[in-house]
Amino acid sequence: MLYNSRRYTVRPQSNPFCNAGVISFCPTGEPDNIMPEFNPGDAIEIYALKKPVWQFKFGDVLGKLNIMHDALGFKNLNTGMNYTMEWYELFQLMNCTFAHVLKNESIQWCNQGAVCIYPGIKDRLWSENGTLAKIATTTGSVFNSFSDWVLWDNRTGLFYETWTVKDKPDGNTWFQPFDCASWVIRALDKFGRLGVSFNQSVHLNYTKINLYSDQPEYLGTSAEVFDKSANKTMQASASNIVKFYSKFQSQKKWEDLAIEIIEDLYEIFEKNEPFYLYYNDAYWLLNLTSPIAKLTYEESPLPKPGRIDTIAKLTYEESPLPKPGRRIDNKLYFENRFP
Ligand SMILES: CCCCCCCCCCCCCC(=O)OC[C@@H](O)COP(=O)(O)OC[C@@H](O)CO
Repeated sequence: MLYNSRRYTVRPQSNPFCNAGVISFCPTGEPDNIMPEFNPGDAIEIYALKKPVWQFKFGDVLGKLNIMHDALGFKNLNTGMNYTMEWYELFQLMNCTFAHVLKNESIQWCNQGAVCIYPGIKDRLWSENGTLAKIATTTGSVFNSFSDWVLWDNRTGLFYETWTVKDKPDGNTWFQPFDCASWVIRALDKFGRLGVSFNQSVHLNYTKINLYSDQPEYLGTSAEVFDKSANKTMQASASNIVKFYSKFQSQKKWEDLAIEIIEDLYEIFEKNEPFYLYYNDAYWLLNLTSPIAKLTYEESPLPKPGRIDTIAKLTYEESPLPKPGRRIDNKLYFENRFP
């Protein structure tokens, strides 16, 4: 059984407890990201952008491990306007990967992700340690249809999922990630369905952090698991989940924490303890199997021509959007933060 990140109808307000710490989300996007609308006849170049995760802090260190962040760039050849679009965590990667265990032994997740759009493409930022590659040219009309999809995707795909979970290397996937890379892959798939032809000589690889597990055991939704009046079995699961995430609460610097995380993951495996995965607001028990975890950096080919969307083919995911105007409003993410 393959599990994908669920679609929602309303983005919940982020809890004021949650804090990006390092840098705030989408710092260079305007408070209300303006989703550009191009003239239908404009020529638009599409660029694949990659750079090491946390390059701003560690330069190319994570790039050497192929831990890469992905985005898309757009150049309007008629107006000269350029834009960058990237999807990532509202409160950084660790907050999306491990829950906070609060003083009252409750669990707090800060795991929303969202799209950030801002004018300009910082060529050097992407090209110095990563990729800035033109992959297609399209029209303003196709771009405008794509940006409708971006608005829909941003309203429904809300939670960042760090882990890919498989039964074995190159085996079946239990849980798909929902991260910067999967946003780019979804976005390029959408462009393909809108009829965009890609330069197939460009080969793009994407980072995944894989866990390997036997058949996952479903424990219940977070509400069911942490229901104070739940049965003894459920209460035991809640207690085990709190104990599990307590291992990952260190406030150490990232470089020390990463080592601690890897040590903790190996300890979990050596003691044959379960890994408690949080996915689609539910908990799953994973019995990790060798090789436990593995970083992969594999190609996802650019869409091939021919898979064009027609009304008949639209899936539930692509139901026609309401026309709420063309603004992505960051305030939606941080209701409590902006007046
Ligand atoms: C964390 C637990 C296990 C450690 C293993 C680490 C591997 C993680 C692999 C996931 C790849 C993450 C790709 C992604 O979604 O990146 C998004 C974001 O983290 C990138 O942040 P950034 O600060 O480098 O870039 C954002 C910047 O471009 C904003 O303008």
